[in-house]
Amino acid sequence: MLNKIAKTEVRVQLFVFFPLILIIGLHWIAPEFSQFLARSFPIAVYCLLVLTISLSVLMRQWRWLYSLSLIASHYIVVQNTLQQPLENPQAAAIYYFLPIIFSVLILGLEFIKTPQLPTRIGFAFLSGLFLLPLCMQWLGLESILITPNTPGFFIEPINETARYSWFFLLMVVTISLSGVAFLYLRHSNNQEYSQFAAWFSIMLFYIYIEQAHMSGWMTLAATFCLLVSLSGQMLKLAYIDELTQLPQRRALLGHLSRLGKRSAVTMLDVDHFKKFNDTWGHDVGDQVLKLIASILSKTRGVKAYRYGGEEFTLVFNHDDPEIIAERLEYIRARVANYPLVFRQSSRPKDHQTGKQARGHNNVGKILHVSISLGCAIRRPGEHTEPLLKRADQALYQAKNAGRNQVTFADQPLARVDLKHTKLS
Ligand SMILES: Nc1nc2c(ncn2[C@@H]2O[C@H](COP(=O)(O)OP(=O)(O)OP(=O)(O)O)[C@@H](O)[C@H]2O)c(=O)[nH]1
Repeated sequence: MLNKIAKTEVRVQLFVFFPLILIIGLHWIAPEFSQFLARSFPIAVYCLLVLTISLSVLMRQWRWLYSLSLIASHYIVVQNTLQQPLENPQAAAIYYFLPIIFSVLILGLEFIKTPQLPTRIGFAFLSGLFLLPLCMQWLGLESILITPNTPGFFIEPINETARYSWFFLLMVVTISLSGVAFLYLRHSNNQEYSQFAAWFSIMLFYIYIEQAHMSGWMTLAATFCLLVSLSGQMLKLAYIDELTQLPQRRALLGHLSRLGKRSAVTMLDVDHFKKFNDTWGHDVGDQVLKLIASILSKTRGVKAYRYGGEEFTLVFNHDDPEIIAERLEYIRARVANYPLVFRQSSRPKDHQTGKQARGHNNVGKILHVSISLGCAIRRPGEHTEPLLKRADQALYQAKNAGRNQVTFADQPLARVDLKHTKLS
């Protein structure tokens, strides 16, 4: 069963469908206006494709580039072959088989590990993706694919106005349902959701092909869906720390610039982390940072950031010393009491350290780490720089006083010892 957090993430990711919903809404509410906008097709569609492709290249987001090039080549084929009555055998062949090839390719991208660029294999993969839909046009498919032996149900239209066959409709419904289930259960990311939204938009084009400018609108929707998730990815790269998934220093500076009058800042540092890394390996050290980040993000009433290295910054939007002290002691004790189990898979990669850790049959051994915290409560009119500096000095005091403790700036050392307290 999915927990509450996962469900919230899924809801946020559904946001990538927004452009598609917006375009459908525009068609419905203001058909004349959408007809007016459609006069800019196909130039507007190509422009958006080029812009989004350029962004994905600049940001080195190859998964987006692969999906976008597929959408671009699909649009080129549609422009070249489907702007004529479907009675034309070549148009009919493209109409029946292009959506199948497109579905296999774009949804296949969700399952495979795509190659990096710029590499030879990456370029080959990209060219293959771009050329495959175009090959359908060049091959003269009507003679190859539609023969007297082709099963009738496969290609026969439902009726005069709806050109899609029952088979096609069944395929769209089946893939949609399994796609949603797949994305939901796998806790997929924004990119995978937007890829699915792009596929869904293109399938809508095939269902409503009789409507004017449908290929332009749905390609526009597909590209916008990917653009939304690409923008989300850009924000994530700029503000979220890859290892801990906490906001990083740039986000902290943004928060500090709009810090309220009543607030407090805490610097947190892992104790003897160098020694810990040297003994148990960098990978285990990374697990410790992840654990601390997870404890911090689950603690109510505090906003946590990864300041850099093994340092974190916590921001309180109030200056009640008792509540702050209670929260910080809770975090300190939670980390100190957390039993980390040393596993073989996470043993040090470095030979010497690895030998040391394995040599004493350490697998299954319970490890503990501790943290020191220095807190500064904002003075009236105090700028953020001196505030951070005072928090840093308080942290320094905590380290000097023996570590594994919380210290407040400008106050005599007051420490609540929770070492033996059992916390849930
Ligand atoms: N595993 C891991 N280690 C990191 C990361 N960032 C920084 N470190 C390590 O953190 C250690 C910090 O060590 P120091 O600043 O010397 O301090 P310390 O050993 O924690 O000692 P005290 O702070 O005085 O208790 C260094 O060995 C860094 O390599 C990271 O992302 N992952």
